[in-house]
Amino acid sequence: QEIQNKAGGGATEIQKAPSITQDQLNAADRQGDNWLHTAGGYAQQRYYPGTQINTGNVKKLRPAFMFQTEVKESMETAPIVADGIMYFTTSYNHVYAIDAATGQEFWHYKHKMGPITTFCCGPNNKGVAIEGGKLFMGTLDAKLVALDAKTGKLLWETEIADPEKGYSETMAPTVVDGKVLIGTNGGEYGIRGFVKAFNSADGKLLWTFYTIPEKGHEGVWAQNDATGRNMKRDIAAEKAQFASGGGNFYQTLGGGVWMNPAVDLKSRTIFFMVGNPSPDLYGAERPGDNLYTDSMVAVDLDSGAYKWHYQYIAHDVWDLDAVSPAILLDVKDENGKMVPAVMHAGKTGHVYVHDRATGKLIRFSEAMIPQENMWSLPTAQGARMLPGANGGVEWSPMAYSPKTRLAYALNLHQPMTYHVETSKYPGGKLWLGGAFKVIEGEKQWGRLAAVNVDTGKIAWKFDTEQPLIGGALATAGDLVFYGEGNGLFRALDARNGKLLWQFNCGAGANAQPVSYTVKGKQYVAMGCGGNTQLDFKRGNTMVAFTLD
Ligand SMILES: O=C(O)c1cc(C(=O)O)c2c(n1)C(=O)C(=O)c1cc(C(=O)O)[nH]c1-2
Ligand SMILES: [Ca+2]
Repeated sequence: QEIQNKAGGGATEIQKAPSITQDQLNAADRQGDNWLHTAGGYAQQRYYPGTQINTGNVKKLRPAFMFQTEVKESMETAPIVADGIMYFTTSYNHVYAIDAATGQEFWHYKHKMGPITTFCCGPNNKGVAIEGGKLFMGTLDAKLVALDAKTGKLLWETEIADPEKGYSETMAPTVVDGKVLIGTNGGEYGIRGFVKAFNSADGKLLWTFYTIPEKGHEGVWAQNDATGRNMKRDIAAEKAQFASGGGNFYQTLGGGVWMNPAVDLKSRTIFFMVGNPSPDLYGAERPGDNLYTDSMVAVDLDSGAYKWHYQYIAHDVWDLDAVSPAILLDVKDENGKMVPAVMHAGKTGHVYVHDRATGKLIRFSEAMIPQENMWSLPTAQGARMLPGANGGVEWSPMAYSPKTRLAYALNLHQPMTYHVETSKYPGGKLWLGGAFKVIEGEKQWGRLAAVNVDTGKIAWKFDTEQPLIGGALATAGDLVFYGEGNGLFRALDARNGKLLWQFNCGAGANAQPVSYTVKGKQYVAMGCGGNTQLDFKRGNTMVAFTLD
């Protein structure tokens, strides 16, 4: 471990460390000073309740500071802000603590990376969690580290899983009631996915929920997807194969969980998305529904016990992870009654709204982007199907405004062909069982879709030149902030999608915007470092904006 303190000439220390209580974490999304969770609150709405920056004055938004990190690589981080201090991460697990109003650096932590890191889509990290005076981060070599928020010193470190077997961390953890919750990526490496809870005091493991049950992962042999379309499975052949070989491949069936869970404190339930089965495109040796891959899953916060699951795509052979994080909200059900719900935006291009207690699908939205040839099975030569393997909606967290009752989803349109090849488990190495390939010469583009959560109808669309990847932020000032790969960071009118403001950050604005207030002034911050998966221009800057 290495601590650096080189704040432009003189060392500046944090005078008073934040000491964030559980009450503050519980109420984080109802106050405007701090931004304490990467997704704003346990409901993960990415909704900022302050109105100082609004549709009337957003055109006067100007940079307050631009902070440049040492790491010029893909940036997906969602900063958190506690008592005027911003904490954020970069690729390769650096953490920075800076003054959230001035950009002055306090400290810089570099994780001492082990020799083995496996990650499919860039050396990314999506941020830290805070509790008391401690920060928590997952690393590319599958460790969980706890840092002192005042000094950046390492307090403890524990292994989440074996990196040699393809386990790795790109997600931010979530902390609640002394438990650090974290899943794993590795759906492209033949892992067995999980969510684990660690004691925030000492890093001891409290419970593990495996996303692949040892028995029963063959499921109900679903013929249709969540929207009722036939997935062209040869179920008789799958059943015969299951009968002869058994289901003993659960250890390598994938099902990563690589974005934060939502937490319902009342029912003490967490809701998370489970990614694709392994190998991605070659399904012949993993007969069955491959539960709980491509699903939303609800488990008990205190014990990790299973409550329910809902699978969108059984026996996926297109790498269509369920990943964009679950959001808690209330919606009108089929009878017009307001009920507690949980929603997810799929790589399929639909927003799915569920009953929070049972998982029952209340509705799914209109398709937000073009769909074609669903569900064409991959072939050796390549079968065209839209959306491509990045979505629809990638990991990109939606924002939801309880004022407009719209969910804001960043979509990609990336025509691809899906190719399959026979492939044996390579032991912790990349294991796709084929390839998905962008079709040369076909136009790619992006779309921010605003979906009415009570009807599933698209209220408005805002189309962009490039496919969209990164987070959205909605505010009570009726603004939606999001970024593009060309560097444009933009604010739209949340009610109608009108473009109100933009700033070119000079590198891909593909991280996750946040908002906060220091000394009475509201800021909006966005990491601009591009994206590896879509090869958007790399940079190394955290930009914060405020009104003059
Ligand atoms: O199944 C997995 O475990 C997993 C992990 C990740 C990741 O952690 O970056 C991605 C994917 N899958 C994936 O399918 C994908 O399209 C993707 C894009 C990105 C990115 O950072 O932009 N990560 C990932
Ligand atoms: Ca995946």
